[in-house]
Amino acid sequence: MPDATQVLSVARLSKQFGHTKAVDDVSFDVRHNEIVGLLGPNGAGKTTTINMILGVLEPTSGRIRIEGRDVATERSRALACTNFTAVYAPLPGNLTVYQNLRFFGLIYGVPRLAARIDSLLEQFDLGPFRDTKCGLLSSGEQSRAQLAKAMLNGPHLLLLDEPTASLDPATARETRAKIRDLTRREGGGVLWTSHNMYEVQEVCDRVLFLSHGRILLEGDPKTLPRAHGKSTLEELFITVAREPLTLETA
Ligand SMILES: Nc1ncnc2c1ncn2[C@@H]1O[C@H](COP(=O)(O)OP(=O)(O)OP(=O)(O)O)[C@@H](O)[C@H]1O
Repeated sequence: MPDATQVLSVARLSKQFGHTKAVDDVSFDVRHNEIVGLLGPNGAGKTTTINMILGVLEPTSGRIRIEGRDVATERSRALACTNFTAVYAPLPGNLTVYQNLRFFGLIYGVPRLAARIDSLLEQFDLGPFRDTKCGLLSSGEQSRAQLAKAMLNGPHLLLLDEPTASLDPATARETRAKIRDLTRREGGGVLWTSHNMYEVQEVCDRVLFLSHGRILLEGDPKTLPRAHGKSTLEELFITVAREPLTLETA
């Protein structure tokens, strides 16, 4: 029976590309009202994991449930309450910000769409860019437009692949606060990847460290470093990335 507190449940998930095991027997969950950081060095398997959760990649084995619905067998119902942002999946550049939000809003069947778009344009300071083509926005403005699109359907599960990577420090801080706020207010769960350990410590309730497709560590980013004899999350991250076996056997 799925746990009602879990919005995402991943069980024994693996993905093999030829000889590469990109994701290797990974299990974890994300609860309502929780922001979980998915950390790991380049090539650790974070994006592959996210793409399997989004139903873009088919797992080699394992099961993914969103709100108790199996992504393999109840794909559209599972994904109706999900959304995501990723720099490698930009909004169509020949449509304006408004047209993009309207297009995706219609796809998601968002009720009272015009009012929802107005509210998101305001929340993400996109009013001045309403009629600007997305292809002409700066990378920071595009990130905000993507986040507005990701909030359209009031997702229960939000997958954010490096959502602040191209934002200046002030906008990144505001964006983190906004996402935290929306998560608390709307009660959804968030899976957040980032290479910025300061950000992770500030925003995540729990982190998972992936290395070579496997989860090596899991815990509260504020207490995890000390538990492993490190003073900062960054120091712990570097150790996990360089010497995963040391920690595995510690
Ligand atoms: N379509 C593919 N075909 C073959 N190998 C792939 C494919 N996609 C990913 N890989 C490999 O799977 C592994 C995990 O890649 P993935 O993109 O999930 O890592 P990541 O943790 O997101 O890395 P980064 O931090 O650099 O974005 C890497 O070794 C990568 O080369």
